[in-house]
This record gives sequence, C-alpha cells and structure tokens, in this order.
Amino acid sequence: MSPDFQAVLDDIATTLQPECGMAGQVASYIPALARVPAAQFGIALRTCKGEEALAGDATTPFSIQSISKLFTLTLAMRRMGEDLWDRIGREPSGNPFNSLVQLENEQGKPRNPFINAGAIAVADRLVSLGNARADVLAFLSDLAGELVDFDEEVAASEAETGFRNVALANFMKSFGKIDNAVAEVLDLYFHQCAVRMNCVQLARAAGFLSRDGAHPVHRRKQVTTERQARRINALMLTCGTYDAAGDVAFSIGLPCKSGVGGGIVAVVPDHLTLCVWSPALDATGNSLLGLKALELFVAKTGLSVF
Ligand SMILES: NC(=O)CC[C@H](N)C(=O)O
Repeated sequence: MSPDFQAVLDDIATTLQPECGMAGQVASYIPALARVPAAQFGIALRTCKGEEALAGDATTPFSIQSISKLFTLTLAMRRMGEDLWDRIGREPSGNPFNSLVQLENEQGKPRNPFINAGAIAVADRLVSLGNARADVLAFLSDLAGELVDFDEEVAASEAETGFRNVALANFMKSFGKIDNAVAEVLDLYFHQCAVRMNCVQLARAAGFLSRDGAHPVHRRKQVTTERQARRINALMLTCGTYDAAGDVAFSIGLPCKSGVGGGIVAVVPDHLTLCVWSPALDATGNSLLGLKALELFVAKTGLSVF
C-alpha cells in the first residue's frame, strides 16, 4: 500500500517550519534573486498515477534557475539524439557549478549538461535548431499543463551581472565549441534560468522521468524514450546537485536537479516526482531546507532508488 503522501508532506512542512529562513543564504550574486524572502518553504509531489499532494508554499512561483537545465537537456536529447554528446560530457565535475577550471584542460568540452558550461553548450545546440526561447516555454507549459513564462526582471538581472557565464561561453567559443553568437546563446540561457514556476507545476512537469518517459498527463504520449528517461535520471543522480552530488546520493539516494532559486526536483522512478523549494542555500548552491526535506521524505517513506 502506498503511504499517505499528503500526511507525509504536511508532516515534513511542520517539522521544518521552525528552521525556515534561519540558516543558509539566498543567492545574492543575481540581484533580483537577493530580494526573495528566505523564510518560505513549499513541497509538492505527483505520483505516476496522477495523484498530487502539496504543503507549505507549494503554489508560490519562484525562479527555476538551474532546474531549467533538466528540460533544455531533454529538448536537446529529443531533437539531436546521440550527436549531442560530441560537445558535452557525462562525468560529475566535482567543482562549483560556475567553475571555469576544467574547460582549459578539456578543450572547452564541459563535463556534463548540468554545470553552467554544459547548459550553455546545450543552449547553443538549441539555438542552432531555431525558435529556442519559444520552444522552451511551450515545452514547459505542455508538461506542466499550465502556461509558464519568463521573469524578464530576473533575466535582465542575470544578463547584467552574469560575468562568469559570459566568460564560460567565450572560453568555449575560443575552442570552437559554440557555433552561434555568444550573445544569442546567453540570451537563451539567461531566459531559461529566469522561468517562473511553482512546486506543483515542476513536480508535474518532471513527471515523465518517473514514468519511463511517458508524458505526465497523456499516458500514450512519450516525452522521451524509456532509455532517454533512464539516462537523464542517471545524470541527475551523478551531476544534478553540482559538487554535492556524491553527498546527496549518499544521504538521499534520489536523482535530483537543483537551482539557485532554491528549488530541487527529485525523482523516484516508477513511483513519483517531487519538487521542494526554500530559497536559502548552502555553500554548494543547493537549498538547505530542500535537501533536509528530501532526506525526511526518504526516511518516512522508504522510497529511494537503492
Ligand atoms: N546553479 C544555478 O542555478 C545557476 C544558474 C544561474 N542562472 C547561473 O547561471 O549562475
């Protein structure tokens, strides 16, 4: 018998309430994100059968940031197949998400699609395929079953201050690994990061990852093949939380993708997809309470890939 998920989520929200906003730091290197109040916590899940449960601030929209990398990777895998991997690796980096160091010795080929360099390389591929900004929004809206949009203020804020991303894109371009104009590629990257969604929408949108690639709502429609869904989950487990991925696999044991907006999407294959959100981050850029919530969820339900 499956657990009473609503009771589990209520319990997690109540347990973490006293800690909400008490530790960690809201991302401040993107000025528009620095203004988000830290004392917020939301959690939502959607099972493979379509049951939904939510608690706390699960319907408050937030900046999805690097969670977008999950969906742009999916779009690129759908449209390019194996060719995608000529430009992007599949190894954990063991370095902060915005680090430049490995690119120098590795001829401008990013370690994986979930660090900034890798996501910028994916954005370049999508720009080559055309209509990328509209495609990203249409894809996310279809998966979430609701219209989603960019937060133009956050996108502008990133464009003004994203000096490291500008450096990463130019550095890869110097190795001949970016085909399009750097400004165009970064415009897509900054916009995908600036999509606003809430926990309920994200738990739904990532639903195909717990359903062998089947669309979260339309069972007969495949978002990806079963093999592609398995591979995306593998990348999330090994690379989805940056240089904390080993620790997260150890303490939580679920494929996860986090963002500096404080969101984390987690997948229990063949069971459900979860999204937690709390803006205050730990030193690795992962939501502090988000990780605690996932640890509690696994402890309470026994659901994990291991
Ligand atoms: N880890 C993140 O969420 C980083 C995304 C952020 N937009 C950046 O480029 O720095």
